[in-house]
Amino acid sequence: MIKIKSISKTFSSKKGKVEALKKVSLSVEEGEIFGVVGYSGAGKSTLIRVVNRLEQVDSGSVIIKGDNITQMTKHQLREARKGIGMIFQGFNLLKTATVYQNIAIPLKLAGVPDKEIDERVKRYLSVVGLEGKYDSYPAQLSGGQKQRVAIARALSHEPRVLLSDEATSALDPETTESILQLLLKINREFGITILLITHEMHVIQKICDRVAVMENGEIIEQGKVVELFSNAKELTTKKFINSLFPDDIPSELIKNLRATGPIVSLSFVGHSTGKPALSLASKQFDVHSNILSGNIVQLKDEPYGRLVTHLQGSEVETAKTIEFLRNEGVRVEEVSGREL
Ligand SMILES: Nc1ncnc2c1ncn2[C@@H]1O[C@H](COP(=O)(O)OP(=O)(O)OP(=O)(O)O)[C@@H](O)[C@H]1O
Repeated sequence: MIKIKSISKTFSSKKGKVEALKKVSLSVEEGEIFGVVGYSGAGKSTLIRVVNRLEQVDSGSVIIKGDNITQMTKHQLREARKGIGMIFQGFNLLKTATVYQNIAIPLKLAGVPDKEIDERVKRYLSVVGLEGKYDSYPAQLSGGQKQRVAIARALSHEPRVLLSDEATSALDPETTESILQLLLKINREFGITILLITHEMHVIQKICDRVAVMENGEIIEQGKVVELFSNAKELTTKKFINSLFPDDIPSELIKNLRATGPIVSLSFVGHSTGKPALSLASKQFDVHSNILSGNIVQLKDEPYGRLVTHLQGSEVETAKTIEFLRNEGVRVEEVSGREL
């Protein structure tokens, strides 16, 4: 659906040159929600802005449904952009226009007939749950309601693709949750492909099918969300995932416990989250487990859980326990205090 092929972009400023994107490639499949996560300055905004050519690339190409966006004339680009909606952290609403007009005006400019404009405004305001707000002005709305208007405006052009530039970053956790659920609904009901950028791992956790992690203008790791959660290779990816599993086990305690057996991190995916594997292991082997921290989060399609536990017992018995857990579908990693 979206193919980003080896794009590079360098900015020149007084302080010198910044390579914002270094030969970045990724491919978003039709109907999926693809998230790009990274810390500030990683290049995420630049990446999403080259997709609809708000930013020109120095080299490489962006192909959407077979059309090369990077090589289009202005007229072709205008047409192509009709199929690409975008929402922003700052909502970008017209302050002096009502909610209704915020959606109607861009439709009018796009040449949509008046009768259809009215139908679409009402239809998409209903999709985002703002039927009663036609005559309100943006200043009279909460942040979440403003983002809903922006989403309705994007949907009113009936795009195939929605680009989301930190759409929930200015919102409180509860409102964030409701906007994420709305994006999920849009994806499922209208089949719209979503490419989003975020610095918040829980956005990836909640709604994304696949994820790419960016650092210093490069994609350092990418894959299915569930696979990255259970098998991250890069330190930055691990840090993002660990942010969802906070624990502050005192290092002195870890040091003391490790003298009597390993401390292991157990990851459970999907059906294995429901199994009492650890208590079964404790019954079967001469090992006592002492849970130090634990949490289960809901990924888009399945739960993922993580437990950090101390296995107290002999080397032979703890090794048997670890093998048993692995056979039960649990991912087991021995951790040192530093990693925690
Ligand atoms: N117009 C510009 N002129 C000069 N440098 C820029 C410009 N836009 C971005 N950069 C630089 O390019 C790098 C990547 O910026 P970008 O905004 O894409 O990162 P980001 O991951 O989206 O971070 P943030 O979340 O803070 O926006 C940064 O070093 C930034 O300072």
